Amino acid sequence: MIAFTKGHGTENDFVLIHDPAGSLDLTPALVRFLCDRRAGIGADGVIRAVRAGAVAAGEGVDPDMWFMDYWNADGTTSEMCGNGARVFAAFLESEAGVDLAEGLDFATRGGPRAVRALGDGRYAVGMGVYRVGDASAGFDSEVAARGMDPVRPALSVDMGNPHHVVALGSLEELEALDLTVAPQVHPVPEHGSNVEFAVALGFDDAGAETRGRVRMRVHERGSGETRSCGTGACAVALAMRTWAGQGAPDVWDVEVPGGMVTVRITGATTILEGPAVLVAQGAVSVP
Ligand SMILES: N[C@@H](CCC[C@H](N)C(=O)O)C(=O)O
Repeated sequence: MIAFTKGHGTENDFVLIHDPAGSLDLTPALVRFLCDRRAGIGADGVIRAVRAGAVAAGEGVDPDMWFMDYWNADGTTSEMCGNGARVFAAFLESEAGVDLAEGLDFATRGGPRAVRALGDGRYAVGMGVYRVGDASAGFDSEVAARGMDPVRPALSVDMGNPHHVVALGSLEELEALDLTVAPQVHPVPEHGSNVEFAVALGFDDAGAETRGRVRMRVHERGSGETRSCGTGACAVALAMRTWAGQGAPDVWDVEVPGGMVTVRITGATTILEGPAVLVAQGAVSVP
């Protein structure tokens, strides 16, 4: 039997496993079973909380550090998961008694990250250094998707994991997309990509800071369409700011099908803010 917790961040859902010593043999087949919505528990991905020293967490990583061992539903791994990082934090608070008010540095396949509780069921994740692709022409690639005609220009954004962002002109276009089929990216990314489709909703300068607002949908590498993607929200905010040009806001409220997250662009990095909810605990027997 494997003890698990089920949680989500803006309805991007995960099976979480507390395995500090790394004693579980977490295989692609086991991940696919756990994520199966009919035969297993059901989730967009699996997150194992394991000490860095118990796995190959990378050169020079403090072995006592927590490692967020993230897996997509299809049994592949990813460098980083933004929504997952918030849920991972809530899980460590509840399962391992970690105090998140002071913040926690943790390890991922994409490098070190930091997370802090904001105190209202929300968490802020330091998402690491981003890299926006060649934006000299505004775009550096193309995306084709079912329900979207014709092929559209896209901008690549590296959030530790790969993204391509497409701007659409209306919410009707966004809703018309059929993301049950994976979008095609050209040139074909070597390691695949997460693809975001976004519609700018305008600026809000009523408060102390000007904020941009945008709505997105995403097709995730390894998981299909999900109801939210934290790294994707950061990629969308960065693409929107790039396209909006000089004077564009650094703070973006990003509407996703599962709720809303906020992205703060702070120089070379971003901070992702949003909720994390733990919904169930149990034990699963593996067939
Ligand atoms: N949903 C995640 C991203 C998960 C990884 C992604 N599918 C990939 O393969 O890179 C997020 O919230 O960032």
